[in-house]
Amino acid sequence: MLDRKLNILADENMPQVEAIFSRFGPVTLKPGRDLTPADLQGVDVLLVRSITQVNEALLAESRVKFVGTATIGTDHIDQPYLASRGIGFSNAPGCNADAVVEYVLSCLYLVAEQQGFDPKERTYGIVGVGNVGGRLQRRLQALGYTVLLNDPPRARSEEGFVSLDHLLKQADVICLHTPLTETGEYATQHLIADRELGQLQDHAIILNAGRGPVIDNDALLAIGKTRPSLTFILDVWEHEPAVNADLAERCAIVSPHVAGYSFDGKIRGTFMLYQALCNYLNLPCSESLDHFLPQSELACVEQGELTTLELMQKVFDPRIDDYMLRQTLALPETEQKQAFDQLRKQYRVRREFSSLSVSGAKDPSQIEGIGFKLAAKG
Ligand SMILES: NC(=O)C1=CN([C@@H]2O[C@H](COP(=O)(O)OP(=O)(O)OC[C@H]3O[C@@H](n4cnc5c(N)ncnc54)[C@H](O)[C@@H]3O)[C@@H](O)[C@H]2O)C=CC1
Ligand SMILES: O=C(O)C(=O)[C@H](O)COP(=O)(O)O
Repeated sequence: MLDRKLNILADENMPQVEAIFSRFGPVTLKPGRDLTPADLQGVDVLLVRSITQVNEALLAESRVKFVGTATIGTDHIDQPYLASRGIGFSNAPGCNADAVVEYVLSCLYLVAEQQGFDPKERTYGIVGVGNVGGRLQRRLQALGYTVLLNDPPRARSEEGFVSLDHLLKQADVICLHTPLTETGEYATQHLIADRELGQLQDHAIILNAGRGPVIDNDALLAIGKTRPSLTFILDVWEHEPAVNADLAERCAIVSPHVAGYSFDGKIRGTFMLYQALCNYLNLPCSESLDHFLPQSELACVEQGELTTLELMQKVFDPRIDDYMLRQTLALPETEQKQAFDQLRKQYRVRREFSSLSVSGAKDPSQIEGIGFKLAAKG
């Protein structure tokens, strides 16, 4: 039992946060990008997304005792500062990893159809093999595809990894899933810059659904101008919410940092923070995640003449995000940045592939490998 109610301040873009957290006390919602120290007065628990910089400037005058971010990434959180103040902290590792993997697969199958190649004939390179990259690896391998892995921190104690240079030269499709780190032995800021881009094969596809600054965006645009056969797929941008319109126009598929935006992933992220706060307060976790996930929307389709890509598009269609972001590119910068945030704030309810049961699958192992359920026979 709590001896007093806690005041909770949450980003307005956290579905079900009031339902999940109201047992601790009143929940106030605010736009995360604009939080100021004044908003933190009287707040005990702060729940954010990736757009809030949580640091001394925001928290110095506050009594906040616990900070949670409903995201995988933590580059917006000054964790040493929180530790120095004894403020509890949790992120939500893995919460939206399946959504990112499904974004990647959807984009790759779409580009494969547009360019007329069979995805299984390509070699895939994954840079950053953690929650997201590891799940992508498992799905690609389940489909029988060839996968190269690069993850120097893991390679210190594990087998099976190649150097970044080897991966860039050998892979046809390169997927970036590292965190953003600016310092240290494995810093990822501009991990992919002029030299690295120069090693790509002519027909290479490079996809970034990690953090924008992992690729030097100016270098990407420059090489994009001289090597027209390279394909770029970008969900994240170096100066978000600003988007370099020239670069976006050079990309095959663009989106406003929504690769992980499945409804399931967002609820999972919020729920993981609920569990973390319960642990922090030594309280039992009495709620269940299933209670908050929309089970009733599970759908079943007959494959019939539908291709795998068409099945994917029944759940998630990256062309919608691509179209919506492109509509904003000609706006003046301030309006374009607001539009970027609005697209994220008003994001549609997107489920994950596992919400779709497929009956009459033409290739059951492929359907399962992608992440759909096979409908029970009979
Ligand atoms: N676009 C989106 O909507 C989303 C983006 N993300 C981003 O993706 C990142 C990865 O997510 P997770 O896989 O869950 O994180 P994770 O922490 O589980 O895995 C990251 C992996 O990258 C590796 N790594 C670190 N430095 C590296 C380097 N220099 N070169 C190669 N590998 C390196 C780590 O060893 C680790 O295995 C997050 O940090 C976040 O920034 C995550 C979710 C959604
Ligand atoms: O989990 C992460 O890390 C992400 O990048 C999130 O999907 C980003 O979502 P927001 O927190 O920016 O809404």
